[in-house]
Amino acid sequence: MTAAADPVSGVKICGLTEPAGFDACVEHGADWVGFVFFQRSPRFVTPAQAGLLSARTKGGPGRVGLFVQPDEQAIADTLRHVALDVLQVYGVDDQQAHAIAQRFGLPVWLSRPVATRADLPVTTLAQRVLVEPRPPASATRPGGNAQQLDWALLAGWQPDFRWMLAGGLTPQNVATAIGQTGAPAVDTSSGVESAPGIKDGSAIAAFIRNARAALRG
Ligand SMILES: O=C(O)c1ccccc1N[C@@H]1O[C@H](COP(=O)(O)O)[C@@H](O)[C@H]1O
Repeated sequence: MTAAADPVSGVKICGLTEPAGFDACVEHGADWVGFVFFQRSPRFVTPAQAGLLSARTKGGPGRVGLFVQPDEQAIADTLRHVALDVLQVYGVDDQQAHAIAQRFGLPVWLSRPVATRADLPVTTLAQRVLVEPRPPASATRPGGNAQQLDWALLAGWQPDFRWMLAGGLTPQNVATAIGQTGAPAVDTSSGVESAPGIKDGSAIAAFIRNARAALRG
């Protein structure tokens, strides 16, 4: 992926598992689609399944692979089945994110769980920071929980690195979220589903439409 293909601003739909959802993202012009390589997620896909989905079209959205506490071998094995443009990582620190980007020559988006304003990063070695709510201790996964961040925590936060807002975003609230936080890019998963792991094409269309209008501001 070139710098131009990893734009500062855009809309990501995460957790694609089936052709109809993937095709809706292509049709409605998502900037990125995400594949979840985390087995404890209802959106888990194998690398081979992601490869088949991705092959449904040439070009289109950037392909983002989501990994939780990955070792480099797992990423390398995945890349044998599906060409990813971005690696989205959870449970690693800034130095590890940097090492992964160097090893694979791909942009790395680093998830930073936020519960208080003190959790907002001031620097990063990653190519982008994903600002998400800190999940409750009882959660079985670090994201994809339809949990909304307290957007007021981000008031006046203007980092000099790329970032993206995620967590509980829906077609109904995404414009307000962008307006309140100034997010240049947004990501959703649960908010455009008809059931866990199954995307709703009309919700995807509405999310992208509403997010784009707000990003244009
Ligand atoms: O979607 C998942 O199942 C998932 C699993 C493990 C880590 C992250 C996951 N999803 C990411 O979480 C955020 C917010 O999701 P939601 O909109 O609140 O459902 C998003 O970045 C997904 O990419």
